[in-house]
Amino acid sequence: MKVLVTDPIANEGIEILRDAGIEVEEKLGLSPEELRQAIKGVHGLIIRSNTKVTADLVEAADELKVVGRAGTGLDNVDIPACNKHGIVVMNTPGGNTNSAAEHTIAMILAVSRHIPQATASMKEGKWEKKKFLGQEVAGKTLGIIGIGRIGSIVAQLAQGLKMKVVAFDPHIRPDLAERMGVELMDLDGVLARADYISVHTPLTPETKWLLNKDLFDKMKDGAIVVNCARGGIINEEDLYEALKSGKLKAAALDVFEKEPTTLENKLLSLENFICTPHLGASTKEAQENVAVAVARQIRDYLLNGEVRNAVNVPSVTGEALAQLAPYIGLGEKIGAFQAQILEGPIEEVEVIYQGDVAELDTKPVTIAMLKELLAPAVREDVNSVNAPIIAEERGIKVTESKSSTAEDFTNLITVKVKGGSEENIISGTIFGKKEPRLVRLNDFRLEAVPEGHMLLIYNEDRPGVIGRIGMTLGSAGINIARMQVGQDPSHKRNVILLTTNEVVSKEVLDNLLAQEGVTQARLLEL
Ligand SMILES: NC(=O)C1=CN([C@@H]2O[C@H](COP(=O)(O)OP(=O)(O)OC[C@H]3O[C@@H](n4cnc5c(N)ncnc54)[C@H](O)[C@@H]3O)[C@@H](O)[C@H]2O)C=CC1
Ligand SMILES: O=C(O)CCC(=O)C(=O)O
Repeated sequence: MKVLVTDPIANEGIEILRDAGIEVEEKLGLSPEELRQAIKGVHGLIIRSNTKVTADLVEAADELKVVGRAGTGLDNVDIPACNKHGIVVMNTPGGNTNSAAEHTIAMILAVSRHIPQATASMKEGKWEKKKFLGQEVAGKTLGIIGIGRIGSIVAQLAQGLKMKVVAFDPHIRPDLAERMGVELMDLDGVLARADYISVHTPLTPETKWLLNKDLFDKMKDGAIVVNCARGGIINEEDLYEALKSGKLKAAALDVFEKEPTTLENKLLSLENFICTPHLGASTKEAQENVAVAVARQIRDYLLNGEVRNAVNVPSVTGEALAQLAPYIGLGEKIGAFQAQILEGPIEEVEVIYQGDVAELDTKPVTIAMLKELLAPAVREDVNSVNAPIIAEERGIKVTESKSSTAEDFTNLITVKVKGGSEENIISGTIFGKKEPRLVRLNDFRLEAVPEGHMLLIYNEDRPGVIGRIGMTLGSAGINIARMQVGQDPSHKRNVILLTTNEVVSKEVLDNLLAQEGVTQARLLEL
C-alpha cells in the first residue's frame, strides 16, 4: 500500500503509516500536472487545504481508495467525483477545533485592541498610544453564525470573557443552544443584536457569500466581523466597501476567497482590517492531532476496511466489520441474485433484517447488497460509495426494516425487489458463524449455498423431469457440484438451484429449455 502526502502534516502521522508497513511519499507544493503524475499507483492521499482534489485528478488516480483531510474543511475536494470512483473521503473533525476557536478569540481581541497595527507602528519606531484606543469585549454581544464544534467552543470562551452570546444556526436544536447559555435566533435577529459577528459554518452553496452588502447593512453601525471558517462565506468586495464607509468598525479574517491571498486584495490596504494567512489550525497540538488521526484512519481503512469519519460512506469500526462480514457477503449474494432474475427496471427495494442481525448497524449490508443489485443495470462502476447515490438518482426507493424475530432462523435477511409488474423476494441466513444459505426464493423454500456458476431452473413437478435435466448436463460434460430442489405443491412446480463446476454454455442452456417439463432456465453467477 502506498500513501501520498501533498500538504505538510506532522511527522507523528507519517510514522504511524510507515510503522504499519505502508509506503509514504511526501511531495509538497506540486503543480496540478505534477499531482496528476504523482497520484498514479497511490492508494491513499493525505491533504490539508492547499491540495485541490479535482475531478481531473480523481480521473488520473488509477488506484486511489481513500482521501484523508488532516483537518475539517472539505471544500477543496470534489466529493461527487470521488463518489463516482468509489473513493472514500475522510476528515478529522475535532482535532483542530480548540485551535480554531482560540484563534477566533485571538482575532476578536486583537482587532478590538489594534494589536497588529500597534506592533507594526512600534516596529517603525513610533509610540502611538492615543491612536490605538480600543474597546472592551466584556459586556458586548457576540453573534455566532454556525454553532457547531468550533462555534460552540468560541461561545464558551467568549462567555469566559463576559460576552453575551447569540447565535444563528438552522440545524441546531434549541435545547442544545440553551444548555450552552446561547440565545438562538434568526439571522436578522443576530445581525441586529451583535457587536461582533463571527462565522463558523462550512462553505456550501447555501453559505457562499452569506455575509454580503445586504447583511452588512442590517448589522449595527460599528459592528466588527470575524471569519476563521472559510473564505467565500463573506463577500470580500462588499466587506471592503462596508469597512471603507465606516459601516463596520473593523474586520478580522483568517480565510480568503482566494488563497494564498496577495497584496492585490484591497482589504489588505485598510487600516481597520487585520488578518492571518489561514492559521486557525496552525498549532503544534492541532497539527499533531489531525496528522495522527488521519494516519490512523487511512491505515485502518487500507489495511482492514475500517471506516471512520468518512463523509461519503457510513462509519464502521473493525469490531463491527468483523461481526458484519458474513452478512455483507450474504447481502452481496442476494443483491447479485436479484439483479440476475429481475426483468424490468428496478423501482423499489425493501431490505428486512430479522433476528440477531437486526441488532447490528446494517447500513453496510444494505449498501453491499445495493452495489451488486445495481451493477449490471448501470454503465458506471458501482461501488460502496456511490451505490446509494446512484439508487437515489434513479429514483429507486430503498427502505430498511428490522424485527427481533426471524421465523425458524437465528438471523434472516430478506430482500424484496420490485420492477415493472414483477416482485422477487429472496431470503438468506448465516448458519453457524459464517455459512451463507439462501432459504427462500419467492414461494419456494430451499437451503442453497449461493456461490459459483449456478443454474436456476423452474420445472413441472412430475417424475422424470429432474432426471432429464441431469442427463442433459451430464452428456455435455458438466458436473453438478450441488443441487437444491424447492417444491411448490400448490402449483405443481419445482425450483431447482444447481451449482456446476463448469460454466454452462448457451447451447446447453437451450438444450435444457427444450426438455419436456422444463419451464424456465437461467444462468446465474454468484
Ligand atoms: N481557519 C482554520 O484553520 C479552520 C477552519 N475550519 C472551518 O471552520 C468551520 C466550522 O468547522 P466546525 O465547527 O468543525 O464544523 P461543524 O460542522 O461542527 O459546524 C458547522 C455548523 O454550521 C452550521 N451551519 C451550516 N450551514 C449553516 C447556515 N447556512 N447558517 C448557519 N449555520 C449553518 C451547522 O449546522 C453546524 O452546526 C468550517 O468551515 C471549517 O472548515 C475548521 C478548522 C480550522
Ligand atoms: O490545515 C489547515 O491548516 C487548515 C485547517 C482547516 O481549515 C480545516 O481544518 O478546515
